[in-house]
Amino acid sequence: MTVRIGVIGTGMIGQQHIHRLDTLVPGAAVTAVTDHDGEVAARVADGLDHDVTVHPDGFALIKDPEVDAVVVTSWGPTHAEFVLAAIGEGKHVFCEKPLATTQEDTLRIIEAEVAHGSRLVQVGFMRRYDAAYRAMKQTIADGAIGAPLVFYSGHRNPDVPAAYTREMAIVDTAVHDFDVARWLLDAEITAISVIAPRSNRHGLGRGEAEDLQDPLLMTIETSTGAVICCETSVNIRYGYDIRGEVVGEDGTVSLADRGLVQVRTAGTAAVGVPGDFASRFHAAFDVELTEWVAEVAAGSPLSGPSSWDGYASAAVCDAGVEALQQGRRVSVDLVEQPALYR
Ligand SMILES: NC(=O)C1=CN([C@@H]2O[C@H](COP(=O)(O)OP(=O)(O)OC[C@H]3O[C@@H](n4cnc5c(N)ncnc54)[C@H](O)[C@@H]3O)[C@@H](O)[C@H]2O)C=CC1
Ligand SMILES: O=C1[C@@H](O)[C@H](O)[C@@H](O)[C@H](O)[C@H]1O
Repeated sequence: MTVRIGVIGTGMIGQQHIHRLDTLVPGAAVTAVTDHDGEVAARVADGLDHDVTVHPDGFALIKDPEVDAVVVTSWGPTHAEFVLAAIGEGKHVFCEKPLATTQEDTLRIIEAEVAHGSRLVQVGFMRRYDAAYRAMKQTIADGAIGAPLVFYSGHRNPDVPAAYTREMAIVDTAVHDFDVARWLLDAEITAISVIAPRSNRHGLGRGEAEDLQDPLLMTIETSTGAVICCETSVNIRYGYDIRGEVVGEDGTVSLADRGLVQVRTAGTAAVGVPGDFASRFHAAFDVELTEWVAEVAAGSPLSGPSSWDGYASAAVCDAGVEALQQGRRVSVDLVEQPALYR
């Protein structure tokens, strides 16, 4: 069976996902698109080698009988309404991060999905599909390093757009580290503290855009007692560098450097660093959408990041923003987890 997919939001990542769904993912076909900017949606549709319906808005796309499942790649604040509408139609929905920009909206989504009675929502936390993170999780599960004690997570972007605000280092960037830490350590996050070292000059004097506090260092406590130490550096210029090391009782496991080769010359050994998220995680995105489409097609239970994961990460983001603004440790208190997500 081919899963006919409608994509809401044909901007940067929307176009990347349309390309992979249409050309790489077995059993998927993009049959409908929409964008707030109708011209962009029409252009993207024209670029495909088959007919695609261009809808006036996301709600019309969700109701389209030629759409079996929905991909949401519009701006974060619009995600919740589309996810809720898809659940209302009983359709699967893959939503890029964040699931919603408020905890209240993530809870509304959980309530709607629980009322539906089975999982329909998957959140785009693609690191769970990255081969290196998967090998790291397997190493921990095999007991090779003993019980995990500390997870160092470094999230470095070469630069960020003018629209990037101070809080986005937490809600837009570190949200990936929160999710992957919960998944790797099989734990919930219980508290967060944030400190801002001296600021990188590249985050200051950005014209109309506000000054950034960059980098940020976060100390994050978890339900197992393991502690996460997360660094975001979003103006580091040298590349898109994702660092990760879990320290266990008997050893450590870390993400290896990414280059295909290492060059040794003139007294140095050098390895390439990716330039952006798309080159670092392209394979993870491919696997993420391939597994999602396969599960939707088979009607089997979804195994990817759930609405609960979207809610838990949103709760950590809220606590992190409060910790940054108030300069104190803030606890994360989650609601009781519904049975659907256990
Ligand atoms: N998993 C990851 O590593 C990444 C995830 N993202 C997430 O993907 C989402 C989109 O990000 P980008 O593609 O970078 O943004 P973008 O600005 O390039 O594209 C978003 C598109 O959504 C459209 N849009 C906005 N509101 C809409 C609405 N109500 N209905 C229909 N279309 C609407 C915009 O016109 C725009 O074309 C964000 O939530 C972002 O956080 C983005 C980059 C990487
Ligand atoms: O999700 C992403 C972007 O939205 C975000 O702005 C970047 O900081 C992340 O590295 C990227 O993975």
